Amino acid sequence: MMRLFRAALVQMQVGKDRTQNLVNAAKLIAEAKCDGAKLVALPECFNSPYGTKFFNEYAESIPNGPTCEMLSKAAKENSIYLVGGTLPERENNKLYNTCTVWSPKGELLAKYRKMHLFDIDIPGGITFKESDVLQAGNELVMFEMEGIKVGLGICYDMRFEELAKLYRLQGCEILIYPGAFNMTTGPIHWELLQRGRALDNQVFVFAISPARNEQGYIAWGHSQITNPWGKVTTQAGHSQEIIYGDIDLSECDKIRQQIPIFTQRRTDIYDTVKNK
Ligand SMILES: O=C(O)CCC(=O)C(=O)O
Repeated sequence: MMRLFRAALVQMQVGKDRTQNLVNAAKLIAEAKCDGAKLVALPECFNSPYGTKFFNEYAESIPNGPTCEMLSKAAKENSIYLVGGTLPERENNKLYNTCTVWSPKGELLAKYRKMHLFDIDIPGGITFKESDVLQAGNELVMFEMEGIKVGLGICYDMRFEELAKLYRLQGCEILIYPGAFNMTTGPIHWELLQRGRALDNQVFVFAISPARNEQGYIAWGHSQITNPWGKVTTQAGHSQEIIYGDIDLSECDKIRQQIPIFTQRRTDIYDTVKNK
C-alpha cells in the first residue's frame, strides 16, 4: 500500500477560450509529472469562466466531450492519478458542476457532482446563485489510489463538516476540493475551513483554485495543502503556479493514534449519519 507520494495542485489561469484552457491544463499536468507528481489536481471550472451565465455554453457530457478527452489522455500519457477539477456537465438537459477523476490508464475512476450549491448573498460583497441553473448532486463519491481512500467535494461543499465527517467515517485519509473562492469570503474563510476539515477529521485536505483573473468572477487563489494536524504545509499565491506536497500518510496514523477522537465520539448522544 502506497503511504508516500507527491501531489501537485495546479493553480492555472482560466479564460474564456476553452481550447486554450485545455492546452494550458495539459501543459501544466505534464510539468507536474516531470516534477515527480503521482497525483495531479486541477481547479474548479478549469475549462470555462466561473459564472451562472457560462455554464450552459460550456457544458459537456461526461465522458464524451473534449474536456474529458483531454483529461483521459493526460492521465494516461503521464501515468498519473488526475483529479480533473470541475466542468459544467450536461445530462438529460440538466446541468451540474462535476469533478471527474482519471486513473493512470486514462480510465474514469469517479465522478462527483457538487452537492451543496453556492447560493449566498452578502450585500456589498458577493451574491451568487448556482441553483438558478445547476442541479445538486446527491451522492458522496470516493476513489481509491493504491489503497488510499480519497473523498471528493467542490468548493462550497467544504463549508459542510458533515460531508467531510462521512468521508472520514468511510475511511478517507485525503479530501480534495477543487474550489474558486472570491475576494469577500476568500481572505477570511478559505484557509480556516480547510484547516477545520483537516483537523476535525484527521485527514489531508487539498484545495485547488484557479489563478486570480482581472475581470468577471475574481478567484481568491491560494491553493492549499493542509495536513491532518490542521497545519497549512503549502499555500500558493494568487498567480498561475503549481504547488507540490510530499504527502506522508503516516501523519494520519499518528494523529489518529495520539489524539483518538474518533473512538471517543459520544455516538450514544450524537452522530453524523448518511440518510441515503
Ligand atoms: O463558500 C464560498 O464562500 C465560496 C464558494 C464558491 O465559490 C463555490 O462554491 O464555487
